[in-house]
Amino acid sequence: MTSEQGGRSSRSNPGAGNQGAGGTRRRDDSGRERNRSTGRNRTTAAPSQRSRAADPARLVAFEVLRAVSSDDAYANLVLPSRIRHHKLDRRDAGFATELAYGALRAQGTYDAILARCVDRPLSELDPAILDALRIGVHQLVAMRVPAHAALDQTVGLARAVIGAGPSALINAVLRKVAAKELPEWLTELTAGLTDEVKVASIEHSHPEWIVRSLRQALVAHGREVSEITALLEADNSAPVVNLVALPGLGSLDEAFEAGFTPGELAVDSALSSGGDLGRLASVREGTVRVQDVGSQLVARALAGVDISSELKDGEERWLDLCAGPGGKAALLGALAAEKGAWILANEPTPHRAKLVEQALAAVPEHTWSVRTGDGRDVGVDHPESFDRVLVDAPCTGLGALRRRPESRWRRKLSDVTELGPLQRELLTSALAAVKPGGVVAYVTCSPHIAETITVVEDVMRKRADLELLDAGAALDAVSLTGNLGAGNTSSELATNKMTAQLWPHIHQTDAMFLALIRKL
Ligand SMILES: C[S@@+](CC[C@H](N)C(=O)[O-])C[C@H]1O[C@@H](n2cnc3c(N)ncnc32)[C@H](O)[C@@H]1O
Repeated sequence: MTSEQGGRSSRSNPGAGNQGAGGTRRRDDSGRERNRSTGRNRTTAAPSQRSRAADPARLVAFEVLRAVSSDDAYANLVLPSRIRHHKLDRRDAGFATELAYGALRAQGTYDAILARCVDRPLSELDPAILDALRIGVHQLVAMRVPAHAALDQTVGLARAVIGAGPSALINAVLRKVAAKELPEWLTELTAGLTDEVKVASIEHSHPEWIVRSLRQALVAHGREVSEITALLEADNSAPVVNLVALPGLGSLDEAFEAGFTPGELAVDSALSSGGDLGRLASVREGTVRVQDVGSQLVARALAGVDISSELKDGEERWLDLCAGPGGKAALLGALAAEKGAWILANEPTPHRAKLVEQALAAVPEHTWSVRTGDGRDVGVDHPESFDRVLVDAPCTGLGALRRRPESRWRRKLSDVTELGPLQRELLTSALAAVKPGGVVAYVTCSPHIAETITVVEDVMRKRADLELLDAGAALDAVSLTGNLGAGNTSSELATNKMTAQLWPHIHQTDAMFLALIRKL
């Protein structure tokens, strides 16, 4: 909640998570920041007298929303190129980022508000008009943009890029939206609802099936279902940038000089909520990499786990079965190099396999090799060949919603079902490729139990030569705190007890799942 809205309700704002530069100060009609304290003025000018030009920062946000809704684009890929194209300065880039990401994340809530203000189903609106409205709503309810500026600038944008007719409609609708504050809207939208999932879905802008899945995952991992609010809020906030210095190869000194702070969970990690990464030579060289701390921890847990003593003679062979684009492969490669081990990084998609090679470029060449192929064949092609195997399985990514503002609306429950057979086949292939006594780490950046515990249970149920290691303890052993609480010891189910789940609202990481399976 912004201070402009202070003193109103403390109900969280689903779109207010990513406060860029423009989100922390007032901006005037032209999109420039001002420190002057203005009230929540309603515009008095008629639409025809208002701005006819599109403010570049709002135009960028609008173009991002259009690319996402009409071309299935990824916001995090489109945004930087639109910012460059329109030559936004740092401040306007911050405003555009906040506007685009905020409007995308909070789309569920905003569409529910808009549905009350438009005299026809939203599906009958021109999609460009709907995107302009979403941008307008975000400014009105989640940013410190005075109402008159939000209205004037959004109508100006619509007039410039859609046309005069729609701009009148947009003006009329946004005036209705502006008549109430967000808490009033939420109260109105949830009045009479008794289903907690529906209420959370509206208040925190997540599809109902995702709210249901996350509640189920919390409970399966022995956590309180009441944590769902904190988890959904964490999904709606912008993640800080996490760095890792590749062990033996990189140093964080330069990052610390640039304002990064030491990470509290993983060794050789650093955090920052801002800063220009491009300025860091170590990042350009690839010896320091951007990587979520959860990903760092699961890779380190696999590298650190004790394997049986017969395997310890000679060089260990490691396998990263689903390596693209190579984040964990780079960290594992550096750890392998330190331990005198060698790693094969496998990825079926040629352009992603190239990214894996680039990620590994900073690691001594004799330590790694990249295979471009289907991971399901590796178990047959290389039976009982590896000491440690990572299966970072293709998944729905429901644990990384903070990073991908549009993905919650794009993902479907059917994706979970569709990915299930592939996840099982990849884990089965990994178990064929690992040597007896060796360990397979099954990892997902989704906490959905159909992608995590159920996959592990299904694959293990069919065989007697596998045992689960304590993944929570393995994470603790490589963490700086030694007490992450990611293990599920309070769970009543045996499989759940031995697996581990990191959470954005507790660990400030992506919701990474880890199971460690030893082949006997
Ligand atoms: C979650 S991502 C892996 C992320 C990677 N480990 C990292 O840290 O950068 C899953 C990867 O699995 C790959 N994949 C999809 N189908 C696969 C298959 N049949 N065999 C192996 N990998 C596959 C995808 O292309 C994707 O790059």
